[in-house]
Amino acid sequence: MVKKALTIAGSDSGGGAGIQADLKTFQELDVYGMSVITAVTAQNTTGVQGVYKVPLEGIQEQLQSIAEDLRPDAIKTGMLFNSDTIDAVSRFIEFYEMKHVVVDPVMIAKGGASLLQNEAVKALKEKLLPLATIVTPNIPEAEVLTGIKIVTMDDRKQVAKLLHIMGAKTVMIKGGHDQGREEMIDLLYDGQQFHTFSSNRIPTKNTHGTGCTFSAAITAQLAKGSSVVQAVKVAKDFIQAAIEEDLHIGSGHGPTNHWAYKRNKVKIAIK
Ligand SMILES: Nc1ncnc2c1ncn2[C@@H]1O[C@H](COP(=O)(O)OP(=O)(O)O)[C@@H](O)[C@H]1O
Ligand SMILES: Cc1ncc(COP(=O)(O)O)c(N)n1
Repeated sequence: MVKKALTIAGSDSGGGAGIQADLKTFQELDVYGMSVITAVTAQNTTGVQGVYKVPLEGIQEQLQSIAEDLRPDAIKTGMLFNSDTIDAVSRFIEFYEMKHVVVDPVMIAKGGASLLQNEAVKALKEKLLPLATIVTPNIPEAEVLTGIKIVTMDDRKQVAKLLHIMGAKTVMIKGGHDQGREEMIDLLYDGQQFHTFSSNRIPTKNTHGTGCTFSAAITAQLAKGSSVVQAVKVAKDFIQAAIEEDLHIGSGHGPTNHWAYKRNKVKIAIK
């Protein structure tokens, strides 16, 4: 039976992040991808040139179209932009009792543009977080959600525990912004124990869309029935391959290589 995943996020015209990264990742992991577009960004590897929100009714209608016909096995949220959208998405998840919800609390693009209005942080914390099977903030997003500054790994553990208390079943605090380290450590808290996922830091400027790609890979694996820990393991390998074999496209922060993981697996199988 084909498994289906839905991304509720913003469109990135440059194709490296947002909806485009999510659908490419679903496809590479053999999951049928669907999308609800919350905003259209004019964006490339040098930054975000424009943000155009989809009207609320347009978002609600897309959600309804999917719910009435193509029930997803897992959902991820990315750029939601404002509290009205967060309200609508939270009600959709609750009403249709959607399972396996990955919340990527996208706030700021790597070039600095705001992808979530300040007024929406409260709704994200109070409405969406309690519905999350897993929430996947980077370090600055985890700081905004909890109001705690993260310097050490102990700080990160404290913040993960707090996000769990705030309602997320599991919490993944990614390490991409931990500049001081050679090792890239992502920390998962499942409510009982911590799990760490480490890899070497790849020296590259081409990290546009890493967070979207990583959380989309988790979503695809959950859609196929993996446990959260197993899903994160695959997602970590997927993102590592995608960064390692980057495509050198564009003059700024280029996208990752969404086909590297599957191509490597095929190469190993042929050997
Ligand atoms: N230079 C890098 N080398 C290896 N892994 C990286 C690198 N940058 C980010 N990652 C990985 O990419 C994933 C996304 O992390 P991060 O960049 O922190 O997210 P975001 O895109 O939301 O800011 C994590 O698994 C992180 O460890
Ligand atoms: C539409 C959209 N959504 C999300 C991101 C964040 O990208 P990243 O994964 O690099 O944090 C982005 N730049 N654009």
